[in-house]
Amino acid sequence: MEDRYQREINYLRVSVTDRCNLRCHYCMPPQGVSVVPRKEILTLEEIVRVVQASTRVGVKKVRLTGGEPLVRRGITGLVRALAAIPEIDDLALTTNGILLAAQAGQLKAAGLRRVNVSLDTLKPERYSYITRGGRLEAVWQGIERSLELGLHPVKLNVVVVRGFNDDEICDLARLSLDRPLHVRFIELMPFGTAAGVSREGYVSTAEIRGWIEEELGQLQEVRKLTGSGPARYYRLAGAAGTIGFISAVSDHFCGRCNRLRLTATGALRPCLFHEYEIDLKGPLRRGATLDELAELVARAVRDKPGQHHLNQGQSCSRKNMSQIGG
Ligand SMILES: Nc1nc2c(ncn2[C@@H]2O[C@H](COP(=O)(O)OP(=O)(O)OP(=O)(O)O)[C@@H](O)[C@H]2O)c(=O)[nH]1
Ligand SMILES: C[S@@+](CC[C@H](N)C(=O)[O-])C[C@H]1O[C@@H](n2cnc3c(N)ncnc32)[C@H](O)[C@@H]1O
Ligand code: SF4
Ligand code: SF4
Repeated sequence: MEDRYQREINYLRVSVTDRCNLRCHYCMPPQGVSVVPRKEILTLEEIVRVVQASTRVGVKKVRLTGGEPLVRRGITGLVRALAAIPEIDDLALTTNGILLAAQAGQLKAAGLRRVNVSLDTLKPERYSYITRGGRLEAVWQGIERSLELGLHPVKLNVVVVRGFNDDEICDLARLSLDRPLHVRFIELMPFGTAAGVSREGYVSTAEIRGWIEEELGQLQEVRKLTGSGPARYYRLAGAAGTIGFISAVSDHFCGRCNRLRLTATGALRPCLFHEYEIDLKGPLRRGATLDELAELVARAVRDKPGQHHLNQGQSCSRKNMSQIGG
């Protein structure tokens, strides 16, 4: 369905949990965010119902995220149920990769098409620092397993933070040379916990791209790579994979935004940077029909804001990515 800015909204990002097994500095405070009581979180059946309803207003692509989606019990069953909805033609997952090696086989068998894995550094001690305790080796095992299983395209998400991983940009970009890995550099966004870090830590796409081209040569634009998100893709000469840029701050992609978010607590959020949400959990638990739920999804599409205004002084989102469904 089209919104009032003539954007086709066909992508639903579903946060299946607000919990996480890591505590990345730019995403969560050390103690984690306050844990929502379990009964406030949508059940897997409720999530399936919302996705079914959203297909009635044109949703075709679903991404499971969080928090960390692989800590949610029953995630494989959820994937199986969503893969069985005929209107859904792309079912993907964004994960920190820690539990991926163990679960990738069953997820693939259940119908998961592909994975995006977050990886900000190639140095084990640094990884442990930024994630407050994560083990890089486990993430690599997850990436290798995903490649073996053909969860293609396997994309890597690198949030670039000045003074933390800006010295590794070219090494990370080189990962795209020999294998079909799609390395995406993401501009740091000023969310709750990241609001402080983002002032000094933010690096623009232009700067990142400059470093890569200076050391590794010209990037050629790639027209199409499976996906529904905001990245623009390029290739280094002769590379098996690609390099992508997600320029959320410097060159926002709101004009081609195609998505809604479903938070773990059952709210539909039309825009990442606007606090406005429509509650679906109440109606779900009062027995709303699929048509009634679809009407609420349509309202979220109609009410979708045109863009964020971070560059014109819009204040940061008070919530963290993990709470909204990053
Ligand atoms: N500002 C903004 N940033 C977004 C939005 N959606 C995704 N992002 C950013 O893009 C990053 C990568 O998102 P992913 O979860 O990997 O998914 P994607 O890039 O949409 O997925 P595909 O292109 O379908 O592979 C997120 O971590 C955010 O930093 C959005 O709606 N607005
Ligand atoms: C919130 S996480 C949820 C899924 C999973 N836990 C993971 O880390 O991939 C989704 C993505 O959001 C990104 N992210 C978190 N905080 C961010 C911020 N302040 N700016 C830009 N990206 C951010 C993460 O790096 C990750 O790639
Ligand atoms: S970025 Fe992902 S892995 Fe890191 S704390 Fe946030 S939700 Fe957890
Ligand atoms: S900031 Fe809002 S309108 Fe812009 S791309 Fe993100 S969700 Fe879409």
